[in-house]
Amino acid sequence: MSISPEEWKQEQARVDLIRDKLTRQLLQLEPNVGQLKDQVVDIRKHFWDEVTVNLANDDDVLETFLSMKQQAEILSERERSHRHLKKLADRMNRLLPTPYFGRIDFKEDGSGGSERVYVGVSSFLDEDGETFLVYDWRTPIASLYYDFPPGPGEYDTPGGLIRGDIELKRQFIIRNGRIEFLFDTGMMIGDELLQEVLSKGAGSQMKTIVATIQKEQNRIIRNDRTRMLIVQGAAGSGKTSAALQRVAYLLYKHRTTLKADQMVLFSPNPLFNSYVSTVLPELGEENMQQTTFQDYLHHRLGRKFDIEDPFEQIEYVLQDEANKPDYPARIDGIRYKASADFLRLIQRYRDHLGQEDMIFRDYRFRGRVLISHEQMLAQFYSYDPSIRLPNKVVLLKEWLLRELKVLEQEERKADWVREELNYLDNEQYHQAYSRLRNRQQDDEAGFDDADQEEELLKAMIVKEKFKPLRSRTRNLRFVDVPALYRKLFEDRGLAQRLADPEPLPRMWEEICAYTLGRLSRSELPYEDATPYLYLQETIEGFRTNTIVRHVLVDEAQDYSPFQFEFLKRLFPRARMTVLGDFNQAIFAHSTTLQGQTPVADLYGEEETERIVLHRSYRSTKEIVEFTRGMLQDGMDIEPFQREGGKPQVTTAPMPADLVRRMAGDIAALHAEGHLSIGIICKTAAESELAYNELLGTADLRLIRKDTPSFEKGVLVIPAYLAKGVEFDAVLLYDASAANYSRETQRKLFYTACTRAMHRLYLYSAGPLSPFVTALDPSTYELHSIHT
Ligand SMILES: Nc1ncnc2c1ncn2[C@@H]1O[C@H](COP(=O)(O)OP(=O)(O)OP(=O)(O)O)[C@@H](O)[C@H]1O
Repeated sequence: MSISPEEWKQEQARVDLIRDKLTRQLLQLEPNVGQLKDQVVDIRKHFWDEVTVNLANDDDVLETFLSMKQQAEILSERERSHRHLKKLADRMNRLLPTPYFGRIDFKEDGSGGSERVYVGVSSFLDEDGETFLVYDWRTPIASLYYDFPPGPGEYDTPGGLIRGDIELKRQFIIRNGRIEFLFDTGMMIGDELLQEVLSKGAGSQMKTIVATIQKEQNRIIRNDRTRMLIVQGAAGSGKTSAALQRVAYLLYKHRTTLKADQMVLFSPNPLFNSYVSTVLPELGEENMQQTTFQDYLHHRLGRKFDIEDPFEQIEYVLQDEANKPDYPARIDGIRYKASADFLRLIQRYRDHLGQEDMIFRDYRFRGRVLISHEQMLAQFYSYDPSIRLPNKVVLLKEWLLRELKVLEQEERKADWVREELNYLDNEQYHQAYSRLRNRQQDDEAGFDDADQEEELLKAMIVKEKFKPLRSRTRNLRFVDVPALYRKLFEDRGLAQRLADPEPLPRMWEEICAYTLGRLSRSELPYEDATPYLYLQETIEGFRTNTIVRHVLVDEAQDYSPFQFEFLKRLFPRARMTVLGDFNQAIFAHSTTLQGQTPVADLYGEEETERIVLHRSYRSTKEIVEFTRGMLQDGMDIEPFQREGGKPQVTTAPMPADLVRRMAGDIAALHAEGHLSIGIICKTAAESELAYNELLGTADLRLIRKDTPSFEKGVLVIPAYLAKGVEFDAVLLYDASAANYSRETQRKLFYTACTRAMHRLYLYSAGPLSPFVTALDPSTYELHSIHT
């Protein structure tokens, strides 16, 4: 709806007024921030000058303590005030160029007039400290802006539901204090603004979407009811964006109780971490913790095993299977080991181990068995059967420590100890002598120094030698977890009984051979790492983190039920937000987020809410129409009405012709202003090849799994590392049938193509992938180069 020049002028005048007020308040505030900072520095520097330290008697100690406490309180009060004012000033500085992006005029039922509510990234109050000149987008009233078109609307407050009428809904684009775009909208968030925002180029970092949050995304952001929120959303539907704004919302809503470091985001890879790391700071919030599941596995098992990472696994899965006799068994194994069936098998194994079959390691000392595994077994199974497995392990640990104490004392009499006495160095003698002196000071009676010294030295020698046994006991290393895990693959009868009533996978024999082979080389395949750790913790007791209150899992389709079960146990006090797209499940195991799944069962029906996003914002209409054709249920995906060229598919008999074509396309894209370009490949090897082929034609960067952050430019990248990110233009390096024809590769192909915002190019030397030839030919343009 058009806005009269007069109204535009009035709105600009208001922007100017708000900026004036911001500047004025900042002028008052900033010197105070500076002063407080100086005071904090000063107090820290002279902390001890103000404290009278006197420890002569109890009263003096108390006085010293009180004076220290007082000084510490002054310091922490100044630090708090400084932090508070600094945050306030930062917020105002952030508002200066763009004070707000939306306005609604809301007439509450039963009230006289309507209120103008201007919505921005944070609230700004007039000098009276009461009048809201700008409302933070996370305030209850601001939800009207996202949830309703003009007309009746309502919002939730702690005091109850407020109903009324939205008389006007206006949107702004304000840059450096100038209104560049202004319109009234009859819809939720007008498509004009979204068009404008989405037509921009992709950057090396994700952007905030607060000005254009869509209603269904707002449901994700503000959902605060259930323990578990599951979001299944099409590629580019804003899952990651919604998750990040959700973090900002929760930090605001629960600002007195929730801190950023109590929230953890599990990301698909470290690159993604850097891609999303600027969103929260842009919104004036601190970043939450970010990690990957692999990091956690590595942290827990990295010292014992050479753990395969998920990218090595996917490389294996994607490579040509012709020369790999293990291939079908491994794929079968990957699926099975990620399944709820295998989880149940391990849980039954835990119950079984409570009754029999535990495996302990002998304690050996100087070539002989000190405590045998049989003794441990007898002790272990002598405990009451009702005691839980990890508690029995703790009891056994305590028993072992007691046994070691007795054995250690006996050992002092052994001949080898006497012999060792001769080899002690001066330092050790000196130590024994001073200990003896100390003892004698405590004990008036006096000693025969020589005998005492010898006894003490012997005790020291044995104690030192028993040290590793004690530490092994404290770390529960007497439980042979690797052997227990191996046993599952060695004892066919046992596995069969534990799996019952579910069947073991068809290729169980081969899976066992493969797994045992890898374990014998101290290698832990990625598919075994979580089950192994789960078994270990189920025996030894689960580690828990009770500080974290919220866990977000992005690209959740790539997590197994096992991993979810694990996260639930690891963070017992946390709520969970799980975001994914089943159509982008690129790993051989995958989790569906639709229907009754192990993920949905994690916290039970009552505690779980599910939201499905159908609309895709990232790609142009043409690209969505092309890519959704690759999926069975693709027609559910709605493109956002943003136009661009149709995807371009080029075939040629010779790869060299395609490389020339690609170089030309990159140059043309640059000329059109598309600076972020992704050349997406299937594997790391293909990426290396593409990089070398195209070297010199553009400013290329090869992205590997250990590349720490994205940079602008032409990136050559394997599809599995491009997960979650986007480019102005995507060039699919090899879309041939030879490269993509297996059904298991469909989702990888789809994921690669859906990374494109504005332009998509596919190249194929020889016949094209059936994923393209099966599409409606009107959804793309085909070019054939003939040489
Ligand atoms: N409401 C919105 N306003 C503006 N831009 C949006 C909105 N929602 C999504 N986008 C944009 O759409 C693109 C895709 O968003 P995002 O990466 O969050 O989607 P996703 O569902 O996580 O995608 P994928 O699963 O394909 O990785 C981003 O550029 C994001 O900024």
